[in-house]
Parts: sequence; structure tokens; C-alpha cells
Amino acid sequence: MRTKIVAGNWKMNKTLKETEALLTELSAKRPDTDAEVIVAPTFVNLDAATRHLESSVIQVAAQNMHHAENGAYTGEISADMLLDIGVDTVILGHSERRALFGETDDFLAKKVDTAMAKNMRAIFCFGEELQDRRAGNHFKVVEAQLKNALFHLGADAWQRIVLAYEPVWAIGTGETASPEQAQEMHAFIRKTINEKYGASVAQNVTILYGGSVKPNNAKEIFSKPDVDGGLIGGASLKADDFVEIIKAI
Ligand SMILES: O=C[C@H](O)COP(=O)(O)O
Repeated sequence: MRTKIVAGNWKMNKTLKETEALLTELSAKRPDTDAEVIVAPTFVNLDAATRHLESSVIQVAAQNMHHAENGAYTGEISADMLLDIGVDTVILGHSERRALFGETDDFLAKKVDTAMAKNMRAIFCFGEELQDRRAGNHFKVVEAQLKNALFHLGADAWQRIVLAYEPVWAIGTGETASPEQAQEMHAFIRKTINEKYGASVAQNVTILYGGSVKPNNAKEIFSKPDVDGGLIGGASLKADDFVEIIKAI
């Protein structure tokens, strides 16, 4: 059985007080579920979030990290810094990091390697842009992103990889991939992994969908056989919406 996950990527939102208030509300309202529930607040509030959730089943992830051990990388955060405050899951390759901060597949491969070397879990994001889908290149683009950043890994490492397929045209736009489009791509991703690593890795890897998942569309998207949960942006910023999405898994 694959692990089901609902993760909230808070992006650059929420002050410390707001973070604590949202976590308090989420802890109180969180429904009983077998799925893992993860929140990813901004770096400055990660330590407070881990302390706040110490006895909670809600887990904390970072939104990014640098691949280097330490050194002259102004503004960056290392794996050891995250591990030191009890954060062992990190989102890598979000499309905003790729588009706004120039992160390439090769650069991301280094981050993935560091995460694996440090025994962390990576939630690896990828997905095509609107122009790729319009041109019918979406499968090719997604396959290349996967291969370039992840296919150098050994099969064992895949136990600590979570994939998050996020079509860029659906992020924060209110336009979501249809459940059928999500399923079609997730099945393609699983097939591509199967070809390289075999059925066991392919069947066990958790593949999340991300892009305008809301309380009113989550159930239908999550009902698809190859969709194992979601990476939620905007709707994870309100406890009631996020809780509804957790209930949908
Ligand atoms: O990481 C989350 C994704 O970027 C989705 O964001 P969204 O739910 O606001 O579209």
C-alpha cells in the first residue's frame, strides 16, 4: 500500500503569530485519517512549527534547501540546519523555484543527492508549462524532468522520494487539471518509473497532484487510482479548507 499524503505548501505566507494560530486550529480540527498530513511553513517559522506540533501527528517540511554542506551561500539553508530542528522532509524543485530562481534539473539533482545522503525525504515537484501542453509535449517534458533529476538514484533511494506532479498552468490559477488529465499523467509517470526501476519501486512511490486543489475538487482528483494525495498551496492557508481536503483523501 502506498502512503497517502496531503501536504500544505504555505509558500511565503504567514507570520509567526499567524503560523501558530493556523497550527493550533489545524491540530484541533484535523480529521482522523490514515494519510500523512504535512505542512511546510516558511524557514523562519519552521523551528516554532516543529515545537508547536511536537506531540501532533501533523508533520513539518521545509520548502527548499541548498545542496552544499555549509559555506558562503548567503540566504541559503543546509540539510543539517533542517535536521537539527527536527525537519527531515524537504520540498525540492517547486515550479516557483524553477521559474523565479533559475533552478535547473541538474541543480535539483544535487539537492536530491544531498537529501538522500542525509537520509531525508524529498517531495520532488515537476510538471509542464502551458506552452508544453498546448504543443502536446507535456509527456516528454515531464519524462525529461524525472530522468534528469532522479534517474541516477539507486532503487533504494526511492523509498525516500515523494513525487508531486504540478502542471505549472494549474498553480495558483484556479484552473485545475481535470481528474482524467491528472490520472493520465500520474499513470505515465508510474510507467516511466516502472521501465527504469521495475514494478516494486513504481507501485510504491507516492505521487501527489498539485495545482488549484480545493475542497470542491479534491475528492474527484484523489479518487483516481494513481493519485496518492495532493500538494496544496492556497487552500492550505485556511484551516477549514485544508481540513476539507484532508477529509477527501
Ligand atoms: O505547492 C503547491 C502548488 O504550487 C499548488 O498551489 P495552489 O494550490 O495554490 O495552486
